[in-house]
Amino acid sequence: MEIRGLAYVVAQTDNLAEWQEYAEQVLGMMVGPAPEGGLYVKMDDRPYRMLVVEGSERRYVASGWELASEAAFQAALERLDEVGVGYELGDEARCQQRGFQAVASCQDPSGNRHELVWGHRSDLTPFVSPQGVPRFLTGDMGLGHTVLPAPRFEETKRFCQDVLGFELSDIFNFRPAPDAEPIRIHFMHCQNRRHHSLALCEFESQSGCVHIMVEVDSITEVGRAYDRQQEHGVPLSATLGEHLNDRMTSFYMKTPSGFDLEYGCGGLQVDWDEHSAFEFTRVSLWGHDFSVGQP
Ligand SMILES: Cc1ccc(O)c(O)c1CC[C@@H]1C(=O)CC[C@]2(C)C(=O)CC[C@@H]12
Ligand SMILES: [Fe+2]
Repeated sequence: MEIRGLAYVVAQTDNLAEWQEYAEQVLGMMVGPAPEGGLYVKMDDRPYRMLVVEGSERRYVASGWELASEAAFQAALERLDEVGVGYELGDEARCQQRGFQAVASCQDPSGNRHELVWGHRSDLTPFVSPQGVPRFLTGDMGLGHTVLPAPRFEETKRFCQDVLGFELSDIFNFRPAPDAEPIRIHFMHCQNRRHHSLALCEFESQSGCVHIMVEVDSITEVGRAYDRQQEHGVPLSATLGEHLNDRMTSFYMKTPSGFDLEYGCGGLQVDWDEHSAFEFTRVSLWGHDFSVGQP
């Protein structure tokens, strides 16, 4: 499958006004109404990169993966048929809300919802941040990355690689304590230079997502976002730090949908012909104290 990048994510909340304030005041993104209800959260010249819909539970709903063409989309559906994975084609209202020519929705073996889409619709309204964020790094690299729970790790990893076509970037065997059983976290890329667009974690997550990551173009903007997080009393999940594998300098905070958001800069842009997958043994070169987010 020729996935070009993470086109969008869908989140759910029982309080859209709270998400709007978080997106505008803390993330520095633009917010407007979505067709068929919900909020479009805009971070580049596309109409939206995060869709927030209303519902009783606060949770992550789906990841939107972009195929380059109608032919690539059809080939993707044929692949799903071939391996016997069921999917649902979006109706007119769904395509309208997602803003794509076609949407096919399926689930991986851990129950994460993946939407395959092609042909986004855009009037190229420029991104003008309410907080003066110059830009988010999106474009060919997609909106950022998403880290999903995969308690059925083996099958889910196989699904993401053999069906969705992701390739392994590198591996981390996380040990919560020195003598604890390692928890697998596998980082995967698709057809762009972002180090990973998807990572799978071998544990459950109440909200349906471990975190999503968005990237800005300077440490100044990460620092300014950190100030806004402090000012608005948003719960911090990890302190500032620099990851070993993708060299992202970032901090983590809660979103109103219960999963975390990593706000970073400086992520590697990889030439995959030059890359060799490896296992790394430390979360970060410095910082990223996740204990601040523990109850
Ligand atoms: C290890 C790593 C490298 C690059 C990333 O962009 C990235 O998000 C991570 C993984 C962070 C990972 C997490 O998100 C959930 C909490 C985890 C499992 C930890 O407690 C340590 C590593 C954490
Ligand atoms: Fe991350």
